[in-house]
Amino acid sequence: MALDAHRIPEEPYYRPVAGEVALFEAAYAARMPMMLKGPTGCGKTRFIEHMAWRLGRPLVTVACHEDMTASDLVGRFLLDPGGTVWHDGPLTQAVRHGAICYLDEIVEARQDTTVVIHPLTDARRILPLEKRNELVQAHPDFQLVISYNPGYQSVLKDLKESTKQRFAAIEFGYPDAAVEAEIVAHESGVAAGTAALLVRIAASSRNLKGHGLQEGVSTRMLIHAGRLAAQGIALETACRIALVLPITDDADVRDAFSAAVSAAIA
Ligand SMILES: Nc1ncnc2c1ncn2[C@@H]1O[C@H](COP(=O)(O)OP(=O)(O)OP(=O)(O)O)[C@@H](O)[C@H]1O
Repeated sequence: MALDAHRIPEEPYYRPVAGEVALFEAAYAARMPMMLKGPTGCGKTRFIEHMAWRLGRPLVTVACHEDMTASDLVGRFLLDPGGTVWHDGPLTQAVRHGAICYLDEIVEARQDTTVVIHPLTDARRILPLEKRNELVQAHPDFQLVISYNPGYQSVLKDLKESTKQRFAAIEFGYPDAAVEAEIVAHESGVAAGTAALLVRIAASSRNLKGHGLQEGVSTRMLIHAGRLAAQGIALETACRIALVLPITDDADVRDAFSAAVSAAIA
């Protein structure tokens, strides 16, 4: 069956934070285009994997980047021994076969690429394949989902207003300390007490956001630190490798953050 490789066989672990599962189910029932907003590493990708599994839909994920063209999304003619043959791109496959299509970091794509999704996100639900002279009517189960990190936006790199306004949004952030510790413990294998300590360290880095740090330490980084600790690396070293060094190149900020880590662990 088409898109079998995109089916998610087992339940991806996802710890709901604030009713987002029910919200997304309602949005899917209405086939509403959705935007997942939030900082890096806070669970957006894991959430959509979980939801695709829960809804029994294949998931087609595209990591957007600035060299991406509309053809990378919709498809192109390629030369093969029999002549030129059309190959559907990932978006077209999802539209034809009723998958959830997740465009990760859509803001990275050029605006002229982004507009190909417009006719899919209004009542028409069609995808024009201009080069092939075909209008693809979306499968009834198709849904478009994009992710968007508002922290990175600049005047030059932002979604067009006409794109933004086609989506409803669910906001993601760092969960409450107890919930985040539960996630870190589950994903890294450290004990509950260590996970709670890592989350306290993250809180101190999140206070440095805007004072030298562009973003605070993400849940993903805490899981990295936890995994090193679970392998027997001393917690302070694990934090240095997984949290302090990757997040900043500024020596002063690094020292301040290292001091906060040492104080928390002492
Ligand atoms: N609520 C949650 N339930 C389960 N795991 C979570 C949750 N939040 C974060 N995680 C963990 O954090 C990791 C990073 O999350 P994820 O990859 O989904 O981030 P993201 O928001 O998609 O980041 P990016 O914007 O950089 O792609 C996941 O692999 C998962 O282990």
